[in-house]
Amino acid sequence: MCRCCSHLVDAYDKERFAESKKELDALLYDESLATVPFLILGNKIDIPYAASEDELRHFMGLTGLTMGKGKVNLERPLEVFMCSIVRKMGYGDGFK
Ligand SMILES: Nc1nc2c(ncn2[C@@H]2O[C@H](COP(=O)(O)OP(=O)(O)OP(=O)(O)O)[C@@H](O)[C@H]2O)c(=O)[nH]1
Repeated sequence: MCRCCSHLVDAYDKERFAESKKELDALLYDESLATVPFLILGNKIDIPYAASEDELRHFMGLTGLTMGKGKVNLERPLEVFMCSIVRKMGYGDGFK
């Protein structure tokens, strides 16, 4: 069975980044998930002023932790993908 953890962040709601980071950190530090691939989705990029991918990485404390799309760190596979669920775009590549 394929296991993966996904964490959806509202990229438009910057005031709640800290809360979202706290939730993500709890999962990232959970030993039982230590080798589980993590997909972090930055949602609502159809809204102007939504955070960019770099901003999201920064605020989530992920700068330097992700490998770059297409490269997989087998010890801790983790990547950020920006998406818009209402526009049905972006998340498919992440799950792939
Ligand atoms: N513009 C836009 N709106 C979205 C998108 N995805 C979801 N929404 C809208 O966001 C609203 C609800 O989303 P949230 O408030 O983020 O979800 P929630 O799970 O209720 O919120 P929290 O658990 O409090 O974070 C609904 O009105 C959705 O239509 C998107 O990609 N773009």
